[in-house]
Amino acid sequence: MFGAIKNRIPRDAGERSRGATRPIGTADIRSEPRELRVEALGLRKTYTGGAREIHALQGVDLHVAKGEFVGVLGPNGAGKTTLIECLEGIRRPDTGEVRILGADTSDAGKMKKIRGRMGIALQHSTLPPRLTVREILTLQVRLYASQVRVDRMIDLVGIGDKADQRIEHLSGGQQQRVAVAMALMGDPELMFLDEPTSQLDPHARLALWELLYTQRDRRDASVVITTHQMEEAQRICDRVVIIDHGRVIAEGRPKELLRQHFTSRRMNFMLPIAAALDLRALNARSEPAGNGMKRVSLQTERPGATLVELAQLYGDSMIDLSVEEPTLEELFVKLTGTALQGETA
Ligand SMILES: Nc1ncnc2c1ncn2[C@@H]1O[C@H](COP(=O)(O)OP(=O)(O)OP(=O)(O)O)[C@@H](O)[C@H]1O
Repeated sequence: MFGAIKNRIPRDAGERSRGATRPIGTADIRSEPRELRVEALGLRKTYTGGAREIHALQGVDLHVAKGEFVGVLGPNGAGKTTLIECLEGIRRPDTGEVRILGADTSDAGKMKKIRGRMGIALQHSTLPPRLTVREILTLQVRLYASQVRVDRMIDLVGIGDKADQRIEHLSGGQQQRVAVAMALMGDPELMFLDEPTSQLDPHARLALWELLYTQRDRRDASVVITTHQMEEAQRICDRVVIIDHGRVIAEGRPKELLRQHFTSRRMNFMLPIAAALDLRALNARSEPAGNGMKRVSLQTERPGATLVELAQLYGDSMIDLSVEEPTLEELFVKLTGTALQGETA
């Protein structure tokens, strides 16, 4: 696991967000009072050379403010890696502009100047297999002329016992931690992390988010991550940008997005089989649940009022009441008609 860090992750990070939900646009950028660390407009990228052209990005706009934690979500092949690589400046879009930390990513001179202020963890680890963890991070410290201590960082990412192991002898998850450590070595103001938790166990994931929150709080760092893990993003990101087939299909704070798209809530509870129930009036369905009980499920636009009504009708006999909150996963299905697990064609 990552080093011991106090658990501070809020149940819904969007609650304490400094992020906004308005869509990007040139006018918005100009009138935006907060410092923008990432400004991308009209990004298009088409891969050619194979049997067919692949339109990986089809006009994506994205902005990230100082201190904001933004999650780029979408299914396999949606264009997340292409997008984050364009934002990092390591891939050129066919059209569109990207500015990070005020530098145009097509300007090599300006990019060189800001390199030390950003940290990148690529999706597919390209770490030199024969170097040890300590050697790689020491190299990184020199490159960034950083004050961060190598041993402390190795401990923070929870691989203190692997410091003198070669990369080739580490598991996928351990290599992922080294990649994150490399991104943090320069004490960055802006971090790009492509699927940083895909090979981590739940405990290590939590510790990684803690580490990123610490960096955010200490440096007002902005963080851009890509992930398939909608549930995780819902909890940890100030703002999510959901992409599909190279287009942004939804953007905003998780809670606000869900509020906008889902006006009703599902309520579930159990009643004795014998209890009279007007299914149509309640917009409910029921099924036997064993032990003389039936499971009732209903959809309501007014959960508070419905709860009062139910308490009046069945107060004595109703048990196991729960109200389901909608999820980003459900939002994705609603917007695209497909489950997130499916590949983008
Ligand atoms: N170098 C490349 N050459 C040709 N096609 C590519 C290249 N890189 C990506 N693609 C294609 O572009 C599309 C978007 O790929 P990308 O890796 O950006 O998606 P992704 O959302 O990051 O997917 P995943 O979640 O699987 O990592 C996919 O159809 C992919 O096959």
